[in-house]
Order: sequence, then structure tokens, then C-alpha cells
Amino acid sequence: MLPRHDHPIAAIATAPGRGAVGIVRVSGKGLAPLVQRLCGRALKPREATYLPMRDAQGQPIDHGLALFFPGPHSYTGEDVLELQAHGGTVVLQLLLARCLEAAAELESTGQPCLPGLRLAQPGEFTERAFLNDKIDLAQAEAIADLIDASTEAAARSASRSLSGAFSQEIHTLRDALVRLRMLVEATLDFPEEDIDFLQQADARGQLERLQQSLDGVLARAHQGALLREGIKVVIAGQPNAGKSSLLNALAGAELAIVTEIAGTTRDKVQQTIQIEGVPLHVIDTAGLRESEDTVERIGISRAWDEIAAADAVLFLHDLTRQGLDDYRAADDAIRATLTERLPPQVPVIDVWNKTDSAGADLQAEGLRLSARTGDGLDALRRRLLEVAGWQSAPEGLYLARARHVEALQAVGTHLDQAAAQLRAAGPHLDLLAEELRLGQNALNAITGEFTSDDLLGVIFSSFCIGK
Ligand SMILES: Nc1nc2c(c(=O)[nH]1)N(C=O)[C@@H](CNc1ccc(C(=O)N[C@@H](CCC(=O)O)C(=O)O)cc1)CN2
Ligand SMILES: Nc1nc2c(ncn2[C@@H]2O[C@H](COP(=O)(O)OP(=O)(O)OP(=O)(O)O)[C@@H](O)[C@H]2O)c(=O)[nH]1
Repeated sequence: MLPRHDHPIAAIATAPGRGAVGIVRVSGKGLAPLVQRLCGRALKPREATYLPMRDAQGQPIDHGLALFFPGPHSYTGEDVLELQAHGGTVVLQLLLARCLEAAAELESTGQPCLPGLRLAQPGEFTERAFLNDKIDLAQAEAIADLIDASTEAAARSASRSLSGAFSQEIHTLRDALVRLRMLVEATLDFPEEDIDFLQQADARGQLERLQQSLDGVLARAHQGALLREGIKVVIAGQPNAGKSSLLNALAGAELAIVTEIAGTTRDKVQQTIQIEGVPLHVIDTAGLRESEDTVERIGISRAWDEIAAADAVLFLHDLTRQGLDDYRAADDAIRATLTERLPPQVPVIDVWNKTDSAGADLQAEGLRLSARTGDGLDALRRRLLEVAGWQSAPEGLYLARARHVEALQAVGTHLDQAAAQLRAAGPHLDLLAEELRLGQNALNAITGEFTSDDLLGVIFSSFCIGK
């Protein structure tokens, strides 16, 4: 059996459903005979040809455009054939089936080319582009992110990553790291050169500059990841504080049910809102209180599950009730449980709601707003962005993933260890060399050099079919 990547692959490349035009795409080595069989003629490279696309009996399935990209000058780096037909589900299915059938016919006539044309798995075209060095891993991820982008800012920065802006920064870091490694390795190989040699070459200065550049890239990657992934904000508080009203006000739509009856919200309601292009996944939860009602108790237990998984918690209070002892006691109890269950780095934002109907003399710390009138919402939006760590989009931002941020943090840890060795009185040069090597590995994992097959599988399988 051939290795997976040696089989030619075929798929419908356009979104399922009706469309003006739909594309069936085939990629593999040596597709020319298949082109001949499917199109009844050879095609000029990279030129659209209008022709009938026929079934096995010679009956036309459709009339459309055929395009042949001989490898390596194609999306995947292999031969690519595109059949651009009318975008109906059945037409495209028939064309796809015809491709598989024509390949099987060629095989049965003993043609040595084109063994085992099969349906492509999700992301497999792009995976081939990666394996054939058309793009690196960060660029492949940017393709998926561009397709999935839900805001203009996300799309523009994914496009910048795709054209290599992020990869370029990684290469620059890696080049500097490799220079430093060469210096250290040379010192290891020639022990008589000893530590003076490193001092003369200003190894410490080189490492410091590298750490500074890394910090810059990390900050930008973090912003890019924020733009892609957003943060999860959970609105929590006692029943009737106005949590559902606040979600609705932030979303600008009546999503969650609002009533004056305490305990209205039973199950979580989630909405992604955007502030300056940053996606915030806001979740309204059941009001927190002691309850005998079975359904409400399940809702409250789910609320705590959501809170435990939050990046930030909006602790909502009712200004009109802040003077009541019972109310304050219940809030204190909630705060105690929040402190107990939340990791210390998760911020809790205190927000007092219903300013429109509370007296001016009331004292309360935290933000004040009215979900009803919208007063104070802008300040809350700004606070949320601040908590998310968003520093208003710098020019030329690129999209990044949490995976990239984690890898860059790992590089930082190795560089810190390396710096500690360099500063030590009797530095262990072999340990220093090892930290630098590990740092380089972590950088390589971003662009996909020496990345494990498992990780590649996870990344590409999240693509859509035909991509
Ligand atoms: N019809 C169609 N549109 C599409 C795609 C496609 O596969 N088919 N793409 C699929 O995602 C994207 C474009 N991606 C592509 C990337 C490289 C090449 C290509 O032919 N590259 C050659 C030549 C480059 C050049 O002339 O500068 C090469 O790399 O050598 C084609 C499409 C978006 N639009
Ligand atoms: N005056 C005033 N009333 C508000 C405001 N926000 C919400 N309310 C009212 O407070 C009551 C409760 O609002 P909800 O949004 O359902 O409160 P909740 O916190 O989701 O309640 P549960 O689902 O019971 O947990 C409703 O009668 C709302 O109209 C506000 O800003 N001002």
C-alpha cells in the first residue's frame, strides 16, 4: 500500500449547498492522463478551458471551466486539476464520482500513473501544500483562520499571517538564536577557548537582544491570538441583579429572557460580542442562591461550572438593594465561593446595575451602569478590553494562535535558563547549549519544522473538507 501522501486526492472545494459556481479539485502526481480522460483533451497549463464534462457514457454532466496547474506551480505543489462547474450539490457529486471512476478506469487499463485516487480528508490539500514546502505550518493555520475569521480585523490579520509576516518574525528570531548556538557550540568543541571567548563575542549581549525581540514578538502574537480566540466572560450574581438584561444590552438584542421573577434564567445563554474587533464570549448564568427547586439547582450548578472556566467574571450587583443586610450577606457568600473556586489570575469585575433607579447617595465600589438605559456600558466595554489585555490594534497585526503563544513562552523560559547559566560564576556550557537547542526546537514547532505527526493531524483535521 502506498503511504497516505502518495495517493492523489479529490474533493468538492466549494461550500456545500447551492452556489453560482462550484469546484471539484484533484491533486496528485502525474495527473495528465486523468485530465485527458476527464476532459477529452490535454489542457494548456494554468489556462481556463470551457468544455463539456461528461459521465462514463459520454453524456454531459455539465458544461464548465477546467483548469490544470502542473506541479510544482500549484496550490499543493502537485499537479492540480480544477473542474469549475455550476454550483449544485448533485452536479458536483456527479463530477466528483466521475473523477474517481475515471481514475479507476485508467488503473484497470494498466496505466502506471495515478494509483488509488481517493476522497480527500479535511485539510489535506493544505497539508500537502505544507509537506511540499509551499507554505509553513503557521501559514497553513492562517488559511484556516482566514476562512473562519468572523471580524474584518481577524480576516486582515490572518491574511497578513498567510503572506508570511508572522513566519518572518519567527525566522528572524531563529537566525539570531542559531548564531548564538554556533558560538556556544564552538566553545564546547574547543574547550581551550573557554568562557573568555563567549565574553569577547558578547554572548550575553546577544542573548539579551534576543530576549528583547522575543518579548516583542510574544506581545504581538498574544494580541493576534486574542483577536482569533477572544476571551470568555461569565456574568454572575444573585437572581434579579439584571444579568440577562446586561447580556442583552451588550449584545444589542433580546437574547436572554428578562422578567421581574427571580430565578428566571435556568440554563446558560451565550453570545459572542465584539469590542474593537476582539471577540468576547459572554455567558449569562442562573442567579446564584440557595434553592429548593430541582431545575434551578441544576442551573446554579452549571453556572458554577461556567464560572470555573471563565477568563473573567462580571460579578453583577443590584444597586437598589445594596443597603439591605440580607442582600450584602448573600453577595459576601458568593464572593467567598468565587475566591475559593477561581484561579487567582482570573479577574472579577464588580459591576453595580440599575443606576437609573437608585439614589445618588448610595456607596458602592466598582463600575456602575444601567442595563436598561445603557448608561455606563461604554466604561464596561473599555474595562473588558483592558482585562483581556487588548492594546488597541497596532498597525500590521498578524493573527496567531494560543499554540504559538505557548511555544513563544517556552522559548522565553529556555532563554531565561540560558541567561542564568551565562551569568553563573562557573557556567555549565553544555547546559547552556542544551537550553538554546530546546529554545530553537520550540521556535521550529511554530513554523512546523520537526513537528510531530500527531500535532499536524490535530491542526489539519480542523480544516473544512476540500481545503
Ligand atoms: N480557483 C481557485 N481559487 C483559489 C484557490 C484555488 O485553489 N482555486 N486557492 C486555494 O486555496 C486560493 C489561492 N491559492 C493558490 C495558491 C497558489 C497557486 C499557484 O498556482 N501557485 C503557483 C504559481 C504562483 C505564481 O504564479 O506566482 C506556485 O506556487 O508556483 C494557486 C492558488 C484562493 N483561490
Ligand atoms: N431599573 C432597572 N431595572 C433593571 C435593570 N436591569 C434589569 N432590570 C430589571 O431587573 C429585573 C431582573 O432582570 P434580569 O435581567 O432578568 O435579571 P437576572 O439577573 O438575569 O435574573 P435571574 O434570571 O433571576 O438570575 C427585571 O425586572 C429587569 O427589568 C436596570 O438597569 N434598571
